[in-house]
Amino acid sequence: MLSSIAGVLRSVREKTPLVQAITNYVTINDCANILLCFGASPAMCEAKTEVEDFTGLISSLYINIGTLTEEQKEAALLAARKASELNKPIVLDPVACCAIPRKMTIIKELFENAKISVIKGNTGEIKFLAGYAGKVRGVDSIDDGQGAVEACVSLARQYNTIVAATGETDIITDGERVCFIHNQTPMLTRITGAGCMVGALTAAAAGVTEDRFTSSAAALMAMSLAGEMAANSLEKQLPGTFRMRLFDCLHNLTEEDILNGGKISCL
Ligand SMILES: Nc1ncnc2c1ncn2[C@@H]1O[C@H](COP(=O)(O)OP(=O)(O)O)[C@@H](O)[C@H]1O
Ligand SMILES: Cc1ncsc1CCOP(=O)(O)O
Ligand SMILES: [Mg+2]
Repeated sequence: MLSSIAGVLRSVREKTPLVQAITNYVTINDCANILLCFGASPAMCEAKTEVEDFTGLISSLYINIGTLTEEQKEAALLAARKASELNKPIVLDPVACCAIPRKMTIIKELFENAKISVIKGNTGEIKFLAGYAGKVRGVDSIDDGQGAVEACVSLARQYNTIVAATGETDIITDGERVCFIHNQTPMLTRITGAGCMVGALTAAAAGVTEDRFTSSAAALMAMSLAGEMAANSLEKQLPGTFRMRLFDCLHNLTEEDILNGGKISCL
């Protein structure tokens, strides 16, 4: 599995996937920069009158509903329908779905109108979507992870999609296979946008291969491993410096780093 994950990193850098992101305004710039560091090309194209034309050009679509306005919602639906027609992968980040009821309405509309290739959320969000009692504080998960594997598998089967749940250990499943990424640093929880950035990377990786189980594992591992390397490089564990180092470490991440430092287990 590690060599396949390293292969995804290589493909991203060889193919430079064009990722269209309709994402929240809190972390939009971080998402653009992390995509560049991964080797992808970001485009935050979200105007209602532009999205359909642009979606024709992309490798993948990232929809993050963190601060979605009504106008952005319409744009997201147009882009998602177009991407589905063209068989381009869509990654959905269901930010705050358990804290704000309107988010569930949007998610249902997206599923009714488009084929979602990957749902990537924090463990609290994913458990909630699967009908389990996920524990969250606003956009953050405070879930203990109990029952998370069952929740991920059940959600993946329900929507015939890949599910990626982030937390201290990340879980990825296609409803049959399950793998766990064990690379981690608590510093990833001290900055906002770590989850949004992982979602953007998941879209980039989905744009270079049909194997969206492996591509999602690659995206989550790239983030967690770059996070580990960034934290290890710090004299003091300070979030501002960590954030900068995270970008640098992802930019410098090599296939060898994945082969030597990647920690993954599979059921
Ligand atoms: N308790 C934790 N310890 C270490 N790493 C974590 C922890 N929780 C999340 N992460 C990592 O932080 C990143 C963002 O995940 P998470 O915080 O769950 O998402 P979100 O920002 O959407 O709430 C992921 O790469 C995940 O592996
Ligand atoms: C703070 C905040 N509020 C609305 S979206 C957002 C960013 C959430 O980012 P992440 O899910 O990566 O923690
Ligand atoms: Mg999130």
